[in-house]
Amino acid sequence: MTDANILQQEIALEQRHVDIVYARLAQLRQEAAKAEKAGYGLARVGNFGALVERDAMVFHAARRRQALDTEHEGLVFGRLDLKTGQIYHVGRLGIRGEASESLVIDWRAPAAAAFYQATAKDPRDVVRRRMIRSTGERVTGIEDDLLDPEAAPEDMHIVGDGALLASLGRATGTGMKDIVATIQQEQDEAIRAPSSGVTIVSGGPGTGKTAVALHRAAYLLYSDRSRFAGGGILVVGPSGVFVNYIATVLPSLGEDSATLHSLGSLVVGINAVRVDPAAVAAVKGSLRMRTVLERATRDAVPFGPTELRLLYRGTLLRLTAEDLDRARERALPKGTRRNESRRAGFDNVFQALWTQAQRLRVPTLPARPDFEAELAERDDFRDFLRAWWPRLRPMTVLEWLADPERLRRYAHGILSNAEIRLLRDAFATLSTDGPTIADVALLDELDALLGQPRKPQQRNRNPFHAGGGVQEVSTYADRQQAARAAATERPEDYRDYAHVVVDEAQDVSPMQWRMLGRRASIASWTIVGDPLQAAWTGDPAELSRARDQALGGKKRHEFTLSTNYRNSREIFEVAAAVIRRAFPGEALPTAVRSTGVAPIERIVTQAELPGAVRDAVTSLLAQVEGTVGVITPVPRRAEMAAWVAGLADDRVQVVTSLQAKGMEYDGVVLTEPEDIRTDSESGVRTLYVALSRATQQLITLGTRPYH
Ligand SMILES: Nc1ncnc2c1ncn2[C@@H]1O[C@H](COP(=O)(O)OP(=O)(O)OP(=O)(O)O)[C@@H](O)[C@H]1O
Repeated sequence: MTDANILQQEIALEQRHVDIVYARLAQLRQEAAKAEKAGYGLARVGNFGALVERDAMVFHAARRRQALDTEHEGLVFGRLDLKTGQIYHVGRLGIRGEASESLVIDWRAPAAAAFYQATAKDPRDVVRRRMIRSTGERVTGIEDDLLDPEAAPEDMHIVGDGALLASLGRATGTGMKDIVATIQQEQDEAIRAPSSGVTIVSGGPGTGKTAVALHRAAYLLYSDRSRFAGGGILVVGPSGVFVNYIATVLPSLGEDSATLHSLGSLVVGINAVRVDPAAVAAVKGSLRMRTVLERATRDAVPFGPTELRLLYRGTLLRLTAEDLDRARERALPKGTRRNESRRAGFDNVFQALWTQAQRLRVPTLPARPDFEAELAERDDFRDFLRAWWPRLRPMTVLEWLADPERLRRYAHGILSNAEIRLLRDAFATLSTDGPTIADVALLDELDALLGQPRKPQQRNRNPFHAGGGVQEVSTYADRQQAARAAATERPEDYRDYAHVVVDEAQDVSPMQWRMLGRRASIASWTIVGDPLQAAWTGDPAELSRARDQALGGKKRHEFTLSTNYRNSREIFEVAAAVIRRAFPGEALPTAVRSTGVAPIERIVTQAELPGAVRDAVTSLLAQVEGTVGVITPVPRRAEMAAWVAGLADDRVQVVTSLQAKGMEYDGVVLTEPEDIRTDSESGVRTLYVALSRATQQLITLGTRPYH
């Protein structure tokens, strides 16, 4: 038999199994729909018990139907032939046949680990590992690894066509794709790392850190569902653009219970997208801001009353500005929170008035409780208290920093004059333009400093909330149901996550680590990042202190990824040269794929730039199948977006060099790279990020060279 014939024969063999799996899936779908209908039928019985039963049935059945209805591209993608003669098929979800036999095992099940971890050196009882490629329900390709030749039976065929490299060369859509079928050994180790403590994954551009972080979230949900779906998994990325890009990965793995946020949207009701210049972000992100903000929360409100005058039973009672300041300060000893100390502040005012009334011998002065009650009923007095000690919102207090005199007072002895000037200019537009991403951590800090008297909340447990230990298809719907049920129980400002995933962690500032830490007091962590891509220009010692504090003493597991799967070798060489020049001796990943297409660098005049950018985008759109990214210096995004307006809007995205973090495009047009490099101390690292976004083609266009 020729090799081609053998391949066709093996494809046909796998197709037969895949057909059985899809037939079983259809059957399960039908059963779920039937169960749902039967549940509705119970409503007619009419008694209370039946109604509860109906609710439970409909709830479970509807969830299960929904899960089974999800399109499963490449549902079965692997097969293991073991030394024992056993055969396992590996897929996106576990499915059992009618006799409870395993048709597919979930990629996260322990038995599937060998699919990713077995090597020729350590075959783990695997004789042959097979990767199965499909389009819809049709098997289109096979790639085998013979791991243990001595154990292979005579009639075992080994076929292959480079499935991993084929999958890497594919066109990129607008959202990130999952990598379940091709997870590599070093990635798998990080994905399956112990669920407790802190898992730290580092590696250069394109090494799969984001992919690993998301697959790890899916793995944790599988391995301990009650803990992680119940408590919740929070995934945090640097920007809204990035969060949109990764949002499809977990649902494609059948998981939709994780909460995704950008650093600008972690505080309820806020979705900040504005970015501060690096020097401003370094001040706003510094731990020194805690003292500045703390002082603000203890200050008198702007335009508040500066004295209190009350005519009481014919006597004028009067508290001066100093009396009022003293009453406020006494109510706020260190560690107390402004919004929670209102009562203490009011008591101090009553006390000062009472002492004065006694001293002035107010005629017919009643006992103290009646004196207080009488005052408390007076509108003018109540208006005074409300104006003097209003309930403060974080945004209100942050806006106080836009007043140069207040800012100078709060920052005195803490920030340098130059830093104060930077903040003054940055906060001047706060009330008109809204907060920047860095401001969100300040708002969260203020929220903690101000405190919020909350009504005790009753946890409303869902009676259908499933427990843990979920396995395979009969419970696939249950795990979605469990996750959704848990998510609906959470209040809007939920903070007790069971696991927090931080992507692009190198860009998290000290104040942002505090914000994350507040949401993770009982959580385990997965932290992925690359120090060589960091935008942070502030104090590195402060940064590691804040990070250590957020992570607490939890045990750390560290992993390093070393292969760049994104860039062609030709593109990564260009990016690597830039970073090597600035940081010689740093370890960089190895790009595995060569396209033979060298990146293009063009220098043009100012006048030619708009036309050149448009031409470059047009040419890339014709050459690559997927997306084209235009990466611009931060201040020039809007201007350059106008240059390419109308060109294939569904395939072209214009982002700043900072928004490009974590992103990936088939073709990239990078504009004015030298402006990006010289923008700040971290400019060269940001340029490294921008140069390493393309999978296939890169064009740099500028009015001056960037070398
Ligand atoms: N094992 C793999 N199989 C197939 N594709 C992979 C694999 N690992 C990574 N990739 C692909 O490589 C690309 C880069 O992955 P990812 O974005 O996770 O890298 P990263 O380390 O987070 O990069 P960066 O630091 O540059 O943001 C993605 O398209 C991802 O799907």
